[in-house]
Amino acid sequence: MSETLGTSSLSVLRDGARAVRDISLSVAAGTWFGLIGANGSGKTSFLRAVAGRLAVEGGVVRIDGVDRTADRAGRAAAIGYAPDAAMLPAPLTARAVLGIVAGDSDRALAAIGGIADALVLAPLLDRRIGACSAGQRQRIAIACAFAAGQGIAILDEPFNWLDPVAAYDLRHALTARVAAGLTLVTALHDLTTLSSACQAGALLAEGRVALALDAAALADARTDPAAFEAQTIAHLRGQAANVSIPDQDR
Ligand SMILES: Nc1ncnc2c1ncn2[C@@H]1O[C@H](COP(=O)(O)OP(=O)(O)OP(=O)(O)O)[C@@H](O)[C@H]1O
Repeated sequence: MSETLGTSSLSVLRDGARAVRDISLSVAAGTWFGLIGANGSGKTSFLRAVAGRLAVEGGVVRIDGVDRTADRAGRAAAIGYAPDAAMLPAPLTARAVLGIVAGDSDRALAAIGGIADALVLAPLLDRRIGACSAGQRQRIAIACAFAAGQGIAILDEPFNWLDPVAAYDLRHALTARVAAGLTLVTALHDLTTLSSACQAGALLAEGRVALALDAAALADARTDPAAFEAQTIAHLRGQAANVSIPDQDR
């Protein structure tokens, strides 16, 4: 399967400290790639840098096989990205925000399509974001990633704050969108979604890929979810026990 999104030796600084170190990943076209890892392991920093929302320190970001590292604005335009729900502008309505993202709110809603139903977006559209709950803001933030209709979307922990029905419906809507050709990358803290919905993934630790999860590994995980959970938790505990930040990376 051809690569849609890829990185080679990507590194990212946060406040002068190296948060992402030498990450090389390849995401195949029309697949869902899941990133897991401990809090602070670099998932958000990696995803934001790939999506052009954060500067890259070194390495390469490719889209459709083309080196787009120097074209941060181009990456931001090519990749749908859900903003931090807490940073959505409180005085605006969801409809206004989606209109800003896509240039036109009707076009935005057409592009979001069935994902709007999973998010039960309609009752939120004309409410001030400042009057929405945390989960409702999260629904609006996720919708933003689809409003401009890109073929690549990056979602950072999309299931945070969602109630069980919304999480279930969103997982199915994302799976359907991937089956229709979307290339999706998400950070996840939920091993069930990783094993049941993703075609590939990786476990990050201290800003590096500690474990690559290919299609065969995730197929095994689906066969024996309890064993996958036990192995992954053990891996994460092992990584957490080994955490150290060398002075030269500060
Ligand atoms: N705004 C920031 N300013 C400075 N350092 C930051 C900032 N955000 C994150 N970091 C640092 O970058 C490193 C990676 O953090 P990052 O947010 O990428 O991790 P994460 O894996 O997404 O964590 P979580 O699971 O908690 O969301 C951490 O050491 C963190 O302290």
